[in-house]
Amino acid sequence: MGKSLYEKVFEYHTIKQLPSGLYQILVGLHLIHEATSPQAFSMLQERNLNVMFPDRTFATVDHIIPTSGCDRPLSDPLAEDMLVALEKNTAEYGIKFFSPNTNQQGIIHVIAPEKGLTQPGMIICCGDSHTSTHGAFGAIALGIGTTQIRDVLASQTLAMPKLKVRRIDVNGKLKSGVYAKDVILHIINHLGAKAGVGYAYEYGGDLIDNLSMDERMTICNMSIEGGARCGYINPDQKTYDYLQGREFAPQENSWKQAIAYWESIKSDPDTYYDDRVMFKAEDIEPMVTWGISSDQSIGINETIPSFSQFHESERNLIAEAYQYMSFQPGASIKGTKIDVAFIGSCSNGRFSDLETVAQLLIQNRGLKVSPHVKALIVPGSQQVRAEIIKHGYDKVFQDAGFEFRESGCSMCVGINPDKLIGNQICASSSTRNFKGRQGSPQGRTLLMSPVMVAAAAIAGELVDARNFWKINSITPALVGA
Ligand SMILES: CC(C)[C@H](C(=O)O)[C@@H](O)C(=O)O
Ligand code: SF4
Repeated sequence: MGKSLYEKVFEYHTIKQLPSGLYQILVGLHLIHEATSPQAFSMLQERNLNVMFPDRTFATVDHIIPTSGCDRPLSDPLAEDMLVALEKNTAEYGIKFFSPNTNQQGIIHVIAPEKGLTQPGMIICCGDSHTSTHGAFGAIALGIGTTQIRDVLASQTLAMPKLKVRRIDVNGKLKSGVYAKDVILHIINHLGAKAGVGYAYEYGGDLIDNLSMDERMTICNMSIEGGARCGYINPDQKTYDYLQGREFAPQENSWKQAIAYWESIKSDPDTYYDDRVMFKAEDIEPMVTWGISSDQSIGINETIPSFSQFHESERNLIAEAYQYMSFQPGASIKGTKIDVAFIGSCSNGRFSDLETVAQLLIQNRGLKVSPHVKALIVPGSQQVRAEIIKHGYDKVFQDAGFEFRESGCSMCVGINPDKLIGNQICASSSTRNFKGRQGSPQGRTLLMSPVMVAAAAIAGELVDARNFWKINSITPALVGA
């Protein structure tokens, strides 16, 4: 029996099995941000420990940063403290910090691939659950907690159990107007938000092979929302083409050697998987979450599911979801009035996501954000922002009534000034629809693709984006091309 990429990479990086039964794993790349690292550094200092490999550790500020400009001190004193701590810690230990002044800042999961830091066959860690994004490159990318950040800073190693591997195949062609975000929401809806516990998800099949790197990142990004510890896609020529020439990617002399390693860690054709599931791309519709968990989603033309459709064990959460969202079972999701529209996040804040929306707005010139909707477009990094401006798309967004902001996590998470108010409903391209996620304890989040968010922003309510744009020549193949 052959081995999966997960098994090979895990074995290459295992130092030893610990008495606890866990394995001590060597970490190749450690990413840090302001929200989860300050306490880890304090723990390091209490023990008088040093950072073992500062040149394998990279930092940015993303969660707390205001997207209307970064005047210091930040108006929120807690946010300012976090930023000061990150500045101090990175300076003291000699860690590279992509601060807003460098024009290289952004959401950590957007900038690391952009800079070629994320590479196949690596163990990548970050004190952030959406670290799974980096799996798109064939890396084993793990979100870790604060004590583990301390461990990785001090020893460049991590203690973890060996995971099972579930192979998820998606074959066929997506219908026009269906995107990577819909694919992953569909997968999570079918398998459940907790189905991945104890698993690494390996995505494959011809649909996945045909996706761009940006789209693959959207898929892997949400693995954690399906309960998986990480998600990955075997590297291929597309992966190598994306990486070649990027600042931290292997350069000329070592490039060939790197490719040989990357090819060697791919899952073998006769790999044994602990579980296998298959999906047909043609079955996937533009998806919208209607509840408070990532698996509570439906196709845009479907109705809110009734109580009886769920297993008894799920019914408490379902009742809670109806109540929190004020949705009635049997009601149509289409036509739901929205107050806010948010396009961005590490799930869908990359250049191709924003470009797709810009292209639709250009083709459908004259359409404007509905007067009762506040609509934000937030690039995932300063580099994405610069690219958007270079193409003149910032003007396109602004002319259509969208606010085009500075990069950051923004409204994906309510710990910066971009927050919902009261029980506002937000059409959002972000990662989570938990209660209170977007900064208001009663705020309501409906997750969907950026194209669906843009259509909702203009219509003022949820629509099937496929029939909304008068001219729609954007096909999934163009996204990220
Ligand atoms: C703040 C951080 C720890 C958190 C995470 O772990 O994912 C955030 O990024 C999120 O998306 O909820
Ligand atoms: S964009 Fe959202 S999901 Fe991604 S790291 Fe920031 S808060 Fe977490």
